[in-house]
Amino acid sequence: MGERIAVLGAGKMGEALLSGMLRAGRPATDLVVSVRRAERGEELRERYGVDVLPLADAARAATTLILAVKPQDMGALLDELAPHVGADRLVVSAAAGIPAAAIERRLAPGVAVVRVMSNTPVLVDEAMSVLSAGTSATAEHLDRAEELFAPVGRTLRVPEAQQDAVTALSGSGPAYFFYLVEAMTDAGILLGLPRAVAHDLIVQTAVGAATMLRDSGEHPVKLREAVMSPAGTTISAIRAMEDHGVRAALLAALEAARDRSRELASGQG
Ligand SMILES: NC(=O)C1=CN([C@@H]2O[C@H](COP(=O)(O)OP(=O)(O)OC[C@H]3O[C@@H](n4cnc5c(N)ncnc54)[C@H](O)[C@@H]3O)[C@@H](O)[C@H]2O)C=CC1
Ligand SMILES: O=C(O)[C@@H]1CCC=N1
Repeated sequence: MGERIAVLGAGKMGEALLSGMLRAGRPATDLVVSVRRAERGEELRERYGVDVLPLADAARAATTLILAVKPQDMGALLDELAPHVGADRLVVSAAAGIPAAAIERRLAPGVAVVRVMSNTPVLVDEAMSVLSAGTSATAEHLDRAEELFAPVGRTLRVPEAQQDAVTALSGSGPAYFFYLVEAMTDAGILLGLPRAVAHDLIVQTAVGAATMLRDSGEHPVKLREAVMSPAGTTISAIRAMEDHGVRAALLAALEAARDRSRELASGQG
């Protein structure tokens, strides 16, 4: 059997991965999807030309299974899936919080599990996808899992113990930047700019700053220092941020996200 990939659960992440694999040149005939609602299945079949199959059939048809359901739905998915997953399958979990061992326990002994934390920039081929091997996954399994994510952005391997922190940083990270853009656009309104102008200024500034961060190789402090003139505007803003505890708020926020990822380990709540 050639490499056929099943995406089990095709919501935001599942569909983003599916579209990314197709953009990367994988033929639609190599991809299978399983969803809960028939209309959603029809939509995906029409949009991408992929096969939409019941869970058991998808699991039997594919060599690699990508689990892209919410952590809270993972238990039910694995219960339904387990009888159809042979020991030769590679299972790639995209779920936050769920340890690879929790998935291994519910599947046949020896099934290879790789845990991946990606993020929504999959949609624009700028994802950060971070992989960890479960106990039965070999280097070859990690390579295979990495090949799925490499075309849609950067990949990195970490020990699984770091995955809750990774989830807090890069998994949830896009939302923090969107939130900042929203808040800075509001600030533009406060300063009297039309919303559309404020939005465009902030988005282009975010793109410019992100590109400098990625391409210059400079430390962010150096980049910030180059913006801050003595007794100028920027240091006035930075002092206000320090007064309002923005740095402390970020430390607390990411700690909260990490803790929530740990709580999701049980797949409940
Ligand atoms: N949205 C994000 O930014 C990120 C999400 N993740 C993880 O990806 C996973 C999916 O998240 P989203 O796509 O945001 O959620 P979502 O709610 O958009 O998608 C989940 C999909 O799974 C389907 N589903 C549930 N049980 C199913 C079953 N038994 N069989 C078939 N389909 C089933 C649901 O109908 C839904 O369409 C989660 O575990 C989340 O932690 C990871 C990184 C980023
Ligand atoms: O908010 C969440 O739980 C998921 C995991 C990382 C990003 N979104």
